[in-house]
Amino acid sequence: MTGSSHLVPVVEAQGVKVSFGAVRALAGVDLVIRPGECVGLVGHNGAGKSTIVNVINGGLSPHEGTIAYEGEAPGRHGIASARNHGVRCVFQELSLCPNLTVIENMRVMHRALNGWNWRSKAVAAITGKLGEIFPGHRIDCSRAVGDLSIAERQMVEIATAFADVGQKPKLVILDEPTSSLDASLAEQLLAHVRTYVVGGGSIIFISHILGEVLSTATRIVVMKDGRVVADRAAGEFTQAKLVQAMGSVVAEKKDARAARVLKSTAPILSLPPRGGRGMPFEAFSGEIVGLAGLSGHGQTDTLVDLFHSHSGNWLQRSNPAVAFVAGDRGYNGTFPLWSILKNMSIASLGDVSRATFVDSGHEAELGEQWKRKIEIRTQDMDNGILSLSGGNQQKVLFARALAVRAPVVLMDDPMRGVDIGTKQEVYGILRSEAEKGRTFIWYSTEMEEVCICDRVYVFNAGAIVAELTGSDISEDNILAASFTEAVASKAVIGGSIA
Ligand SMILES: Nc1ncnc2c1ncn2[C@@H]1O[C@H](COP(=O)(O)OP(=O)(O)OP(=O)(O)O)[C@@H](O)[C@H]1O
Repeated sequence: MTGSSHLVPVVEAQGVKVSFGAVRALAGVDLVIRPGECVGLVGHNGAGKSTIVNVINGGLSPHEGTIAYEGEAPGRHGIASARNHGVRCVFQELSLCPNLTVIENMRVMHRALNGWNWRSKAVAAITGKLGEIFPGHRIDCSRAVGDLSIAERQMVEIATAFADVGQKPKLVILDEPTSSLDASLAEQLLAHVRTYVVGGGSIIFISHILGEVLSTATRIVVMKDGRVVADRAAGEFTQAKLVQAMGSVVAEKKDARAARVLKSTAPILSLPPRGGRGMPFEAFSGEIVGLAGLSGHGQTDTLVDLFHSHSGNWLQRSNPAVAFVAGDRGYNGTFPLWSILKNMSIASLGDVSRATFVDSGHEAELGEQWKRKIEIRTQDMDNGILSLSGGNQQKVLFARALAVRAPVVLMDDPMRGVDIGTKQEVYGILRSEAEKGRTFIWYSTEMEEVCICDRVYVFNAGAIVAELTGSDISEDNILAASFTEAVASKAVIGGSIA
C-alpha cells in the first residue's frame, strides 16, 4: 500500500465481469485508483486492459460487479458520470475527428468551451497544455487533425485530455500513449505524468514498454486472461518479474545483428537523397534495415516512396514486389467491416485462388496457420476484425504482409500495442525470413527494435543524415545523429556521423 491508501479512491471497480458473446473479457476484476497514484496496467494482448478502462471510463457497463467514482455509484449515463468525476481517457485507437481542426476538436471534447469567444479559450487551453507537456512542439492548432502525423495526433489527444477547461481532470487514463512517440517525446510525456501525480492527480498508464512502466508507475497491476494476477508497489517489480507475472515466455536476447555485411551484391531497393540533401537510401537482399530518428522526419515518406516506386500498378499482382505493414491501423491498415480472415488474406488472394475464384478452404488454412504462428487470440477467424484487441489487430496486419511472397517488406512502426512475448516471436520470424533472403525496411519509434537491425539510417528534417552498422548501432549514436543537420549528400560518410 502507498501513502495515499487513506484517501477516497477516485475510482473503485469491484468484481467487474464483462463478456462479448462467448468471450469473457473480464472475469471479476477489482481495481482501486487513489489520488496521487500512477498505476501501470500491463498484460498480454487481449488480457482485458482496454475493457476495464472502458468500464472505468463509463463507456461499458459491467455485466456483473460495481463501479464507484469518489465513493458514488454512477448515474444512468456512465460516460457523463465518469466525466463529472474528472475521468479522462486517451484511447489506444486515437479518437479525434480528422476533418475538424485541433481547436474544433477541443470544442467537441470539452463542452465547457461555449459562448461567443469559445475559439480563443480553446486556443489558449490547447496551446498552453501542448507547450507544458511537449515543450518545443511545432503543432499548428488551426490545422485539421487528419493532416497531422500520427505522433502529432497522439500529442494533441494527450494534451486535450489533460486540458483544464471548466473542471480539472482527476484521473487520466493513458492507453499506449507513447506508441507513436519517439524517445524524446515519450520522455517529455513521462516527465509530465510524474509531475502530475506528485501534484495529486491520478493516472492509469497502459503500456507494453515495460521500462517506461517501471520508471513512471507508483503501483503496477498485472492482468492475465481477464483477471488481475498481481497488484503491488512498482518498486517490488523488475522487468523479469513483470514478464513472469504476465505469463509471457520471452526468448533470451541474442545479438541478432552479428554485423552482417551484405553490400557485395547490387542493391534490391534504392532512392536518391531526399530533396537533394543527405544520403541516398539503399537496401540489399536479406537485410533488416532500420529507419530511425525523431518521428515525422521523413521515415514514413521514405517507406511510401519505396512502396510507390516498386508497386506503381493499380492491378494487384499475385507476387508483389513489396508488402507494407501499416502502423496506423485504424487509418490505413484494417478494413473495419471485414472478418479477421478477410483482413489477413486480402494480400494473398492470388495464392489462395483457383481459376480466379477464391478457394475458401485454402484461405481458411492460411488463416489458421498464421493464427497459430503468431497467436492471434480469437476463437474464430471469421469474427469481425474489431472484435480483436488492438495488439491482436496489429498481428493480423503482420500476418497479411508476411504471408505474401514479396521479397521486400516495408514496416511503418508496426509493433504499436503488440505485447512483449509476441514481439520476440515476430523478431524471430523477421530474422529467419531475412536469412532466407527477404529484405525488411523497418521504421520504429522503439530504440530496442532499431538496435536489432543489420543497418540503420538515421533521419533528420526529411533527409538521411547517418548510416550506422554493426556495433555503431547504439542509442547514443542514433540520438546524436537525430540532431545532426543534413547538408549536401557528400558531407555524411557511411558508417559514421558527420
Ligand atoms: N467489441 C468486442 N467484441 C468482441 N470481443 C471483444 C471486443 N472488445 C474486446 N474483445 C475481446 O475481449 C478481450 C479483451 O480485449 P482488450 O481489448 O480488453 O485487451 P487488451 O488487454 O487491451 O489487449 P491489447 O494489449 O492488445 O490492447 C479480447 O479477447 C478481445 O478479443
